[in-house]
Amino acid sequence: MHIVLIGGASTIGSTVADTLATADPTLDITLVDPATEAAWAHAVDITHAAFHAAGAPLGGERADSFGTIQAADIDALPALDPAPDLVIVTAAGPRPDDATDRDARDAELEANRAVVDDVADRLRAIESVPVLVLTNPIDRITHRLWRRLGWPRKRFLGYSLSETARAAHEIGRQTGAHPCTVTCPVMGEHGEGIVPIFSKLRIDGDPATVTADQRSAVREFVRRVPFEIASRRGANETSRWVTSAGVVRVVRSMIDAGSTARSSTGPAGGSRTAICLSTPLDGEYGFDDGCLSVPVTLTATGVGDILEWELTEEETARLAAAHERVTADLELS
Ligand SMILES: NC(=O)C1=CN([C@@H]2O[C@H](COP(=O)(O)OP(=O)(O)OC[C@H]3O[C@@H](n4cnc5c(N)ncnc54)[C@H](O)[C@@H]3O)[C@@H](O)[C@H]2O)C=CC1
Ligand SMILES: O=C([O-])CC(=O)C(=O)O
Repeated sequence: MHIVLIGGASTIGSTVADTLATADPTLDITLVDPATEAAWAHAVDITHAAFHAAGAPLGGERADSFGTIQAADIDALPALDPAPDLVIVTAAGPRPDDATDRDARDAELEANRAVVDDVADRLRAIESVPVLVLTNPIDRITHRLWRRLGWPRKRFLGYSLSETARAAHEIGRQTGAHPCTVTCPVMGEHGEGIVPIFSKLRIDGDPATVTADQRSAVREFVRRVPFEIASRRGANETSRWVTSAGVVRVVRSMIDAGSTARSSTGPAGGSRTAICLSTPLDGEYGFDDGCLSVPVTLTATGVGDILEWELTEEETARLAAAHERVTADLELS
């Protein structure tokens, strides 16, 4: 699989590239960024990291399957060989001064509209591929990129999976369960309008309930913690570890779905395990426009199915409020 990171010299882009290369040394990874010197430096550094991650030196037979990590000029996109199988967008404008405030993602919108329009102009030069958007605010930026490019909507995914780990952390703290045993999917906006789906809460595989106060505390924690991390570590250091680990999970699901579809015994529709990512909606959950995180199955080419879970009245109302937030002035975003 060849993954191209647009904005690959960014803090988050370079971290994602390193985590991907370490997790799967067979990947080809290309960093594209106007900061060409930094992109080159990250590519060479990650190439050396991949040597250790692979346990090199290796026998020639295994080494032949290894991918390459390189930097490329944005003008070289159409000529990349092999052609990209997945584009990850981490390009962003300079961070606003209040980048550690809770509305920091919204504050990025104005600058990142222009950035994403430029990215769309560049991507038009290649065939349509799945696009995973990390640039904030992801719901609006994914929507804008989709509209600008006009590729099939199921190619577009906005990354919001960190919320699931954050919700599990706080539920674990409240209940005494280990966070790794907690399943609580998070739909809605990647921001204030998150909608943890407590009706699907499972601890160690069993249905579990938490009180209204606990639910409220979980929502607050998930909203607050990324900004607490940024304020303690510095505005240029957002949650890059959880993000890169979550991106690896998304990429693995796409690769697994691709290989299942190719095998003669597996289902053709890709992986049936749903994860919540932001994608353009066309009637799902009653919404005809905008992007929101909803449960999706993945295939090698993007979204397979958008699942329509039965939600409680409260979850439905919160999802409607999230939709209202991400579609306000949609023509401007
Ligand atoms: N969805 C998520 O969970 C997360 C999202 N983010 C978002 O990712 C974005 C990047 O964050 P950082 O890595 O901290 O930013 P950064 O400031 O380190 O890097 C931004 C990069 O974008 C590049 N860039 C600017 N204009 C470009 C263009 N037109 N085409 C290609 N590249 C361009 C810059 O040269 C720079 O390398 C932000 O919007 C941030 O909020 C960050 C962490 C998690
Ligand atoms: O808000 C940020 O800059 C980073 C982000 O989206 C996250 O970690 O969820």
